[in-house]
Amino acid sequence: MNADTLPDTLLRILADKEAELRERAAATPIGEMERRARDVGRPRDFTGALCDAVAEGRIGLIAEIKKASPSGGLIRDPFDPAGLAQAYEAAGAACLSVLTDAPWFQGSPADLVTARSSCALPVLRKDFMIDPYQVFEARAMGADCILLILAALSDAQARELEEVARGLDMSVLAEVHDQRELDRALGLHTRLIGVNNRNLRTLQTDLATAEALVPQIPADRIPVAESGLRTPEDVRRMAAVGARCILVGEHLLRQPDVTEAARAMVQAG
Ligand SMILES: O=P(O)(O)OC[C@@H](O)[C@@H](O)c1c[nH]c2ccccc12
Repeated sequence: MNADTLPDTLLRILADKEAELRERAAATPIGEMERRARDVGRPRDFTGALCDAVAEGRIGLIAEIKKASPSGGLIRDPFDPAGLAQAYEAAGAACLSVLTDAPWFQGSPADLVTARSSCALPVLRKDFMIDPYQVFEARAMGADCILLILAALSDAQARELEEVARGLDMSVLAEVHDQRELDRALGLHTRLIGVNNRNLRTLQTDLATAEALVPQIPADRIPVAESGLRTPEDVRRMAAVGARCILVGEHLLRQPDVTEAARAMVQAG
């Protein structure tokens, strides 16, 4: 990627990721991490769970578990990944997304392990993937899907990371912000194309981003509208342009009754 054109926050996050990666790989070499990834059992079907929800006429909700974020500050305290996983499952969410990044989102691999073992839902490791090591690490901690942020990756990197995930039978969510990134994402195998409504430079969300890009996604792919969704009306706006799968975090996490809030979104479509 051309570092000159990357938004500042993303650049700083990626620099921290490089350092974290070096540290982790020194503690557990990649060969050992790959062995753990292959030993952990079969992943849950993340893409299938979204397809099933949509086929049954529901919204395919990927419900997010995160304690904090650069744009939202501290979002939920006390933070209980097991309780949240169960609340989301009870609400009819199709999948979970769990932040594992520590410096910027106060997440950890332990949050993913705890959340996944507390429910039967497939889980996305929400982190900044730049190296195959992290894909093995994701599977070893139980993740069923990884996120590829096209803005942070070259085409060669994205292809390499996708190949590793496919070799482990994991799903891949390719995330885009504009037409150029969408065109690049369509060069990948994955059917899951996430359109992030959050502008990486301003950190503001605008549902118009998904409204413009989702109609450009071919019918053999599965569009996922990400970020900034707060109301059932927002969900209907996304469904109206063709995104019946959504990724929602902050709004749900700020509610006292998480199950009730998540159910309202699942049933909005
Ligand atoms: O909390 P929100 O606005 O509902 O957004 C959820 C999710 O889309 C957001 O957390 C996200 C989308 N892409 C990311 C990449 C990295 C970290 C976080 C994200």
